[in-house]
Amino acid sequence: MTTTSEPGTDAGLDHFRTLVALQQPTWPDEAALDAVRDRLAASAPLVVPAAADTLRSRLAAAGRGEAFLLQGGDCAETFAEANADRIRNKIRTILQMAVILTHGASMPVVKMGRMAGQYAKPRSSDAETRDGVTLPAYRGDMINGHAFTPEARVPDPERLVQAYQISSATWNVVRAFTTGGFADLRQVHEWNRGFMRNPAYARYERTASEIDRAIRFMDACGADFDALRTVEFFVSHEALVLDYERALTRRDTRTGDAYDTSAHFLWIGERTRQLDGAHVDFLSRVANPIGVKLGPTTTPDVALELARRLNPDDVEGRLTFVTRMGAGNVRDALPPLVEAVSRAGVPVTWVTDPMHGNTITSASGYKTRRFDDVLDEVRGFFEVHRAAGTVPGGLHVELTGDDVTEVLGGSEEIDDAGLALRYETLVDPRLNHQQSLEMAFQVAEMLRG
Ligand SMILES: O=C[C@H](O)[C@H](O)COP(=O)(O)O
Ligand SMILES: C=C(OP(=O)(O)O)C(=O)O
Repeated sequence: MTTTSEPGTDAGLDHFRTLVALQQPTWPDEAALDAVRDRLAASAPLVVPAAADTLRSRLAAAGRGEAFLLQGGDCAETFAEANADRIRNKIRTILQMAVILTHGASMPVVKMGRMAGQYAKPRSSDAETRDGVTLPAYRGDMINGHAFTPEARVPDPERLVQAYQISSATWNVVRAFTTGGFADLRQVHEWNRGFMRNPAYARYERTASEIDRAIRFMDACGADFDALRTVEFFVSHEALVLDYERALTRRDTRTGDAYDTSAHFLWIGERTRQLDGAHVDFLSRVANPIGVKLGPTTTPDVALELARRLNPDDVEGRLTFVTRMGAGNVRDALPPLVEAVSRAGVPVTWVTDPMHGNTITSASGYKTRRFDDVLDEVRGFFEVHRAAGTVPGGLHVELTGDDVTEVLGGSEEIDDAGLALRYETLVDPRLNHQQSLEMAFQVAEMLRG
């Protein structure tokens, strides 16, 4: 065991408490929160430091153009859907996408879920009004309930413990699916062949048959497919609720370094990345690989200062910038950041999140995104990096393995009226299973350049 639990205080790790932390719940009962923090601090870690270190080296490879990151999962996981079927569908989707991308990139794909902890959401407004009734906004299952009742919307610290327990159970299932026969390359390839049977996807035929031939070639050469039954998989979430993240932070007995053991990778959201804010301070003090979301208003100076604070020793793989500019902005807003970071010579792994800058409200009132905009942002991301001579290192997407109707378009042409059929997300719209695979085929083509 390489970690120690850490009840009590630690001047460095607790410094964030003296700073402004945006988007935190207003817990009604401080004593109840303290009791929960103590329980979490005494709990077993979800991930161990050595695995976070492994991920850092994988992300360093992605930053150098020797690997490609695929990070995907729900906008907001829910406790109710943390069941084996839903988890399996998500894992299956990510594995299918990864095979397609591996072929396109001719490089290893680092697989990471927005899973096993993605239970807290930053919101634009603290309140929600329906039919003249105003209640606190839903902030994710880690904080309050989605039901539109005064009782459900009160933040409840017991939910932090539930989030930990359900994350632990989810991670257990994820490990089972990624290390057993489920992840077998031949099996994943069969699923992709099933997807290709739908004539709607005929445009991907060439890539699909190239993958097919590559696998038959490997087989003919006597490749050890049994060795490919296990895949390396990592979990991540937005480090939003600092009481939760702090309580799960432990010192590694090997080095004395602090690790946030709630996930391998944590990111700071666009709404909480203030240079002097609590989130930047807290994550600057943990050794996990970390990310920061950068929206279109980010200036080169801010990006450089974030890099300085979060990665003062210029460790490769430590810092990922997840850009989410919007399709209409990416070609103008991204180049100054990429050029400044490149000129300064600081190591950053660049990843595109083509979801969050492309949110619109449909005529029928649904919060949605256009599949074409999502793809266009990815295309812009590749164009900018290729023009600058820098590395497009990965893709961060909100997706589900289920057949929901939340994003407009795709070959199945979900339209405004179609959104109502299976709109299930509690916050932001996700690509469904088919749209996720289509995206992988298109990004594979972009990777081949
Ligand atoms: O996922 C991102 C944010 O939490 C989300 O876009 C906020 O949504 P809101 O504007 O509906 O609060
Ligand atoms: C809130 C999120 O994104 P952003 O911080 O980029 O808005 C998210 O990824 O869930």
